[in-house]
Amino acid sequence: MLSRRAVKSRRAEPRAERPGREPEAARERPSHDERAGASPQRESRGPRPERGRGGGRPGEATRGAKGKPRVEEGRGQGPGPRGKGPATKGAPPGRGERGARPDTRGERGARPDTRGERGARPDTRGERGARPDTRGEKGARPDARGERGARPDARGERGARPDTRGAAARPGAPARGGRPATTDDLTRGPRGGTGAGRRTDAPRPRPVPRPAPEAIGPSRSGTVALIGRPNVGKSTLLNAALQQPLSIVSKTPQTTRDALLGVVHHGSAELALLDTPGLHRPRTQLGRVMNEAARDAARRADVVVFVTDVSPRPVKHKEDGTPIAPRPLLPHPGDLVLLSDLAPDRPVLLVVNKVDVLRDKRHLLPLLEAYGKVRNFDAVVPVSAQREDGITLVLDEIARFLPEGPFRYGVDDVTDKPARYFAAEYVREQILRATQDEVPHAAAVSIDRYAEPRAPGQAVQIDATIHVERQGQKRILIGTAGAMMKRIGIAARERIEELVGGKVVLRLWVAVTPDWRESVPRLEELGYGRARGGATDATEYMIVAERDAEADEADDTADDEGDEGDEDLDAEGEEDEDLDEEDLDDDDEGTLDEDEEE
Ligand SMILES: Nc1nc2c(ncn2[C@@H]2O[C@H](COP(=O)(O)OP(=O)(O)OP(=O)(O)O)[C@@H](O)[C@H]2O)c(=O)[nH]1
Repeated sequence: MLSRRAVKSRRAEPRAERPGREPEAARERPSHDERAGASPQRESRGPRPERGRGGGRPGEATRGAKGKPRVEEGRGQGPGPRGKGPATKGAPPGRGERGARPDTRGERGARPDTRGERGARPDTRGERGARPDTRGEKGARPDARGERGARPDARGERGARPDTRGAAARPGAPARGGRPATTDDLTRGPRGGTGAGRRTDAPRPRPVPRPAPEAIGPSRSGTVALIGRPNVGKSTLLNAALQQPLSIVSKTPQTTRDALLGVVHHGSAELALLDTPGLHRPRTQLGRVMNEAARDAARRADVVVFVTDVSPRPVKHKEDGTPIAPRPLLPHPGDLVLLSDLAPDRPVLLVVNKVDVLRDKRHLLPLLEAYGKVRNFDAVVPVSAQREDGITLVLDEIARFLPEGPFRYGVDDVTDKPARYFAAEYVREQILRATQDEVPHAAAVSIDRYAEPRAPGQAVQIDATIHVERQGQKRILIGTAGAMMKRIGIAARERIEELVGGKVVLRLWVAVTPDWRESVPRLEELGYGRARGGATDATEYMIVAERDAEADEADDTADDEGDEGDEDLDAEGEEDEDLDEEDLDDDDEGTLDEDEEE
């Protein structure tokens, strides 16, 4: 279980930008990999024993047997020859020095802060007062607000109320207010060891409080599935609710590939939010697995939050080139398909996202009315997840529909996934941002080694392989003289460092794994398609995490044939029977038009 406050257990030394973090915070603790010891996985991967200690040059790029550059972004620790194993396919066995490169870590200070894209977002909570008032829009929306009648307007209460999320609702629970918005794993749960070394006494920045309207009364707890088409902003919504960028976000549709839990304590309610892959018309086995993960989450959820957006359609032109006046906003045809698929027996809330792109907010009302005719939603909330506008109201609404019951997670718990899961995701996130066309969809990341520091001052050591399907994609990913890989590596490493709260050495390889998106065993090796998602109690999540560990070991049994491929990216024509409407987005459909976003 990734915890908000446990990050300190891995702090190896104080960082200038984080006063108050003490070196001893990183206690010696057997790392996950060390605990795994002579795990079959590591043994079977063959001759990689000295990887990371081979005296490689800082930040060096390497050239393998086939003359293809292999690039790592690390510090003075180079991999040895790599052995057999699925993650090593295409990775050259040897390591030829390309020449000493400057220590890329040293470049951190000078380079643009890629975190700024997500992490360093302005405190929009403070902006709330000044923002365009979506409440006004909300007042007019055709939802159940009128029926709620007796409920006091939570927004009116907001200003005066202290942050009582979680702690107040849970007797004996520690206050959450002063904890950093970062996460850590391996301190709880099956992967987490004992939690030894966790420090809670250092001063921490206080997150911006999110007042909750109903901090007294019976506690409520339940699972909430965020469902919708690709790219509507489900992950952004989860991150806004969590107040930290846990889930990866990009303009590329189908960024999210499996259900991701984010635990939010909101007043007297505990929301186990599940970000899910965007439902689409799949053309690959991966697409089917992703859709199933989303459906599974919806089936298990106590409350479904159906997310859509108000992205304007691209302006069309007549034959003579004159633009056709934009039609009024209407429900997306794909939404009609998806909504008809949702079980009628549970609360469904509609969240209309990206209202910030609407210059004229009057366009919103007809859209909300039109959605209201499609289904009798239990609530309708227009939001801008990116600006964190309307998020509190979404949480309020969800909380109302959760069943009464005790909390199932600690107030510091964030998610059930281990840090290595996020290490892979954050590498993939940078690929999504740095590349385009077919590469983002054809890329997957596996973590070959995740070793925690053994002593203060040491870094978490991560070896990861990026799998693509074709040689051409591999070339794109590596870039000229490894420039692309270096860029991806630096940005991903920084993101992971934020997550673990300490130094990270990240080494990346690129492997061609033909047709991995069509192969069930390959998908499982890469972590897709295993049981995950919308479990309804914490125990089940623990079991899922154990399954992860077993699956890591099972990786060893995967065959290692073929290191190159030149297959076509998409197997055309095959469509999911349940979602074969033309109106749904396809796999690999193009990215959001830049014009659609401000
Ligand atoms: N303008 C604007 N853009 C947003 C908002 N929320 C999300 N986006 C952008 O929309 C794109 C998709 O966001 P995601 O959160 O990845 O969407 P998703 O629904 O999780 O996407 P999938 O992973 O494809 O299912 C990103 O470029 C976001 O920055 C918003 O409130 N306003």
